[in-house]
Amino acid sequence: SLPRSDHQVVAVAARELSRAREFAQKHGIPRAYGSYQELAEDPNVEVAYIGTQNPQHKATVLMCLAAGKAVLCEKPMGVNAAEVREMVAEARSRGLFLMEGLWTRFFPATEALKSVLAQGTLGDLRAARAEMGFVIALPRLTDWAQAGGAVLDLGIYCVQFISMVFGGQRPEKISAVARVHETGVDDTVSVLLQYPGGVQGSFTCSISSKLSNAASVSGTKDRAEVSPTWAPVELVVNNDRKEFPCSLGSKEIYNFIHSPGMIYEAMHVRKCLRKGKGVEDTGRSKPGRGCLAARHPFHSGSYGNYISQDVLGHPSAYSM
Ligand SMILES: NC(=O)C1=CN([C@@H]2O[C@H](COP(=O)(O)OP(=O)(O)OC[C@H]3O[C@@H](n4cnc5c(N)ncnc54)[C@H](OP(=O)(O)O)[C@@H]3O)[C@@H](O)[C@H]2O)C=CC1
Ligand SMILES: O=C1OC[C@@H](O)[C@@H](O)[C@@H]1O
Repeated sequence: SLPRSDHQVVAVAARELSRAREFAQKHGIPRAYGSYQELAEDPNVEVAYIGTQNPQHKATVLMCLAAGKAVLCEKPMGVNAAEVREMVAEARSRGLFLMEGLWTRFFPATEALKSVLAQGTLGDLRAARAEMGFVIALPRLTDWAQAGGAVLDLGIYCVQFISMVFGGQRPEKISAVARVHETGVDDTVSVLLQYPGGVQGSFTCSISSKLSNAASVSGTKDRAEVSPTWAPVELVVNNDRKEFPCSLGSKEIYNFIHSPGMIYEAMHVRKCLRKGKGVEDTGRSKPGRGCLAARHPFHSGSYGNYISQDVLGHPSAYSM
């Protein structure tokens, strides 16, 4: 979907060469590999996009960093804070770019919301609310061994929205309640986040029930809402509704809605690499090739532990 002068998919890898070849043929990709290692070692690959399942993210990210690649890893980048810290440390030590694929951040509707917030249209912010839930029949979601569960797969979109509208502040207190799936993963979770000055964030995520799938922020003057939470194509401020269509003329049939919106994060990665600067992680930017770990409280560990402690009654194997 993007100009070939800017982006080219030059290789694809799978654990089975036949599947990689089939995918490469279908999408006109020049090279197919039967292992991720071979792709990581391909000198024509500048950026590795990692779309394995959650438990394989870390190993594949480290493999590609070791091969000197910039890395865009699907969300959640790690299944807990320790994994994320290890990947960020590795990227920093090698001066390489690393980004978590929270594609939501780069949608035009999100950019429009950010300018509404910057202009102070809503007044002093008081509360943010996000919901993401649907009945999803994806085996990986109810499988503990695949780091399934609502919070890691869907809650991450809610947390990143709340963190974004509150400028990346860390909440002072978190509490959570949950319904636990028979497989032991979190099925439906509601979380309260208390920010300084009595400002509040709350979200509900569910892999077994349909929720509003909208995210909103309210202030002393007005309220703004984007939907759907994870791939926003609509922004409503007061009664003013703006659409940001994302079909982009693509004729592809995708597994997940608004998937053409993946181009926005790809464009962001290219922009960062061309600027050659480390993108703010803790609010500073550094000259030279740095790394971005799309940092938000979710991966700070304390919140994840709170949530998993509250939700599952014990620090789960994959508590964030
Ligand atoms: N940003 C977004 O909108 C979306 C993001 N995601 C994220 O993308 C990632 C992949 O999700 P999805 O594509 O639904 O997952 P799938 O269940 O389709 O698995 C993706 C790939 O993981 C690879 N894989 C590597 N090791 C294993 C293993 N041990 N068991 C099974 N598969 C393995 C397989 O590749 P192969 O066998 O070919 O090597 C498989 O094709 C997840 O992290 C998810 O959170 C998912 C959907 C939407
Ligand atoms: O990130 C994602 O997008 C929406 C849902 O389909 C979810 O399962 C997937 O991981």
